[in-house]
Amino acid sequence: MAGSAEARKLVYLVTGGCGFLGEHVVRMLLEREPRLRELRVFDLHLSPWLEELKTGPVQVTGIQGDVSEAHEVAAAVSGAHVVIHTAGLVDVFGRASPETIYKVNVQGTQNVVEACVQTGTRFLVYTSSMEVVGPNIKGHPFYRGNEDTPYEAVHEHPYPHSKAQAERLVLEANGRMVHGGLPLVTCALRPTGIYGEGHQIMRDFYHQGLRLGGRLFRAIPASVEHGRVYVGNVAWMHVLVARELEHRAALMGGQVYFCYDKSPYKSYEDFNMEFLGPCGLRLVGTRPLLPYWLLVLLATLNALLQWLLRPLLLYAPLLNPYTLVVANTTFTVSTNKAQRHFGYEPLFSWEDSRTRTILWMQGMDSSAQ
Ligand SMILES: NC(=O)C1=CN([C@@H]2O[C@H](COP(=O)(O)OP(=O)(O)OC[C@H]3O[C@@H](n4cnc5c(N)ncnc54)[C@H](O)[C@@H]3O)[C@@H](O)[C@H]2O)C=CC1
Ligand SMILES: C[C@H](CCCC(C)(C)O)[C@H]1CC[C@H]2[C@@H]3[C@H](O)CC4=CC(=O)CC[C@]4(C)[C@H]3CC[C@]12C
Repeated sequence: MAGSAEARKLVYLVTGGCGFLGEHVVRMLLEREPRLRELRVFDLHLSPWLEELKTGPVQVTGIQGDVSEAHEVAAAVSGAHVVIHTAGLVDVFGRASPETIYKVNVQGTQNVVEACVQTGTRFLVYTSSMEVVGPNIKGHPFYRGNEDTPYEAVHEHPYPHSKAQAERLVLEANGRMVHGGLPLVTCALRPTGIYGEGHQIMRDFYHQGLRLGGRLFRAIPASVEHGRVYVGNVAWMHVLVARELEHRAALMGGQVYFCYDKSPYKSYEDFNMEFLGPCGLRLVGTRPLLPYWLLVLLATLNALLQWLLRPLLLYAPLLNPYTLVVANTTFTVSTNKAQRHFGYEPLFSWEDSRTRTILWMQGMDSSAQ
């Protein structure tokens, strides 16, 4: 979408703009935000593809920095009209220490909020997660719930705990006076499990399947539904929210929105097979091949091994007590709050989302294991 030079006046900052979701947000902004003049992409590691984006009408500025460093964040935020804060440490496998997760996810978010207040940036969109709600460690199902559905959110794992704390910081900051005397307007988006081009865990499952001779073995009952949403639609929601916060501040400020689209309700594994199947993999078993108690035992063993081996090496398998509960607990969303509040409709149909993800997977080098 082309915008005339006069209409281009806004400066956006996307933190974590080189990550899986961040890249889609960056590209979506360039395609669908005609008022954009400058797009700042802030990340710990800047990706080479940023260079290609620098030839268009929008000034794209890569900023290598760390959200947990307040002065780096303040320098990046200064002069931005809107901040989309997607940067985060996504780790449910024990790769990073809890301290590091809190430093990036909580302190980093606090730094973003304070930078907005100090420098006069009025609009802040935070990428939260379904994980701030659940699944909880008790395995309570959340079946087609919405933003108002009561649920006992109990967080013991550092990742969801940090996301919940960060989300609270962002929402509590709504209405604070920023430099210049106007109120800060914030809101949080809660994606369910995101999938699509660039999804690392999908890549991992694909390579695991290839190593196992084109097979994956069912571990989760097909009846357990897991919420999923296409990355392009999550990015589109961010773009729309960022745009509409200014016009609908009273309605949207301080609100949370689940990210949703028309992706079908399925188990985590059956959903993945929508893409892995056309890439030649097969899911073996109509029921889990191992009984649940054995998976719990294996998950516990993995956690123990991780702890024992930590001084020597990093052992971080996909299966641990937390991921087992998350994958084994129904958690699905059914809501139209985003449609009611800011006119969101998914940009990509389920068929498009599926095709795009399959094409990306088929284009991956299968030897790059
Ligand atoms: N992947 C998923 O299924 C879901 C992700 N989310 C949230 O979406 C956001 C993006 O997640 P993904 O794209 O999946 O993860 P990702 O790991 O691909 O992207 C995160 C980006 O943040 C950057 N980053 C990490 N630490 C940083 C730091 N200290 N300073 C600056 N940049 C830093 C990373 O370099 C990376 O580019 C996160 O906030 C995550 O909590 C929410 C729900 C589901
Ligand atoms: C890795 C898990 C699946 C493996 C299960 C096993 C070992 C039995 O085969 C993934 C199952 C559910 C995923 C999480 C979920 O989609 C919600 C998420 C939201 C986020 O904000 C970050 C990512 C994640 C925690 C996601 C991580 C992988 C799973 C636990």
